[in-house]
Amino acid sequence: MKCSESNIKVAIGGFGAIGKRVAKALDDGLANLELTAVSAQDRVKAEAYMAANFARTYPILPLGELAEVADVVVECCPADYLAEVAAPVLAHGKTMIVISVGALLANPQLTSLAEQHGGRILVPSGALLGLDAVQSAAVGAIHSVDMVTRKPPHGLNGAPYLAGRGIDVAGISEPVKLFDGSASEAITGFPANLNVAVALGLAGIGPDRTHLEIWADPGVVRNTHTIRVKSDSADLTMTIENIPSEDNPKTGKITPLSIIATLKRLTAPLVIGA
Ligand SMILES: NC(=O)C1=CN([C@@H]2O[C@H](COP(=O)(O)OP(=O)(O)OC[C@H]3O[C@@H](n4cnc5c(N)ncnc54)[C@H](O)[C@@H]3O)[C@@H](O)[C@H]2O)C=CC1
Ligand SMILES: O=C([O-])CC(=O)C(=O)O
Repeated sequence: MKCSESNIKVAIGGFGAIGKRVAKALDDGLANLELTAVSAQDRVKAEAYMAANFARTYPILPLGELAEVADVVVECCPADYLAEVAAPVLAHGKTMIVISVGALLANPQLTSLAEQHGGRILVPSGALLGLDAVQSAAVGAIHSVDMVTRKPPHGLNGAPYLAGRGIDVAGISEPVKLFDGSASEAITGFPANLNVAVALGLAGIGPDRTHLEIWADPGVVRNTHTIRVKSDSADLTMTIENIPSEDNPKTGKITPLSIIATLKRLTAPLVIGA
């Protein structure tokens, strides 16, 4: 794509299902945005992937160095690394796009850093829907937010909540309710599976007051989230059924697309949504 001094420089922290898709969109060309670097755990694999799939290759830097080469850094790595990538970006007053949004709850210092230095944290809708309407309703009074999540049993593999309780959902033949509680409790037990519940909480009445049920359901092939909101301006009922991405079946295909849409909003002359 055309590079110029006025382009917004974008770096991507994490080169998995989400990072590769976002990088590909930037490599193909997004108006006034320029990819300057990526972070990857396996440099050799990442270089081979870029050589085979991209028009250009890009520098591969450690997470903590992305802030030096970008105005906007997109986090799409495991949640444990959020602070490593985000702190230098925010300390330089730059913009962080955060997809492991659940990890913001364990890292409140990041929001403080953004406040102190004029940085910004943008949280895309990710694998969820309706965050625009929930934020609008939250300007008035929201009475309740409830979400029911159904996932194919294999989509919950590796969740500490299951391992800690010795729960094995691999062979179930009927839906099983695994969790009933708040979004903030859920993210500690399902850190790679329920970022969406925290995003909903932050958009609305907070993760502590956002009620969530999680079901392992052998009858679904898509991660399915149904949200019900009651408020003094509107009642909302919304469902999303996410097609799993090929690279990581836990991650809905729409997730990187929501990041690309967020990047486009940075420079678009016409911006839709609250
Ligand atoms: N907000 C939302 O709606 C959603 C959020 N997510 C979250 O997004 C994040 C990324 O998801 P995916 O791309 O599907 O995961 P993934 O596992 O496919 O990719 C993560 C990549 O980060 C790399 N990585 C690990 N440690 C690293 C390090 N120290 N430096 C550089 N790279 C490193 C891994 O090698 C891997 O390639 C996860 O935290 C996931 O839970 C996923 C789906 C929806
Ligand atoms: O794809 C989904 O259903 C949601 C997800 O993984 C997450 O929130 O981390």
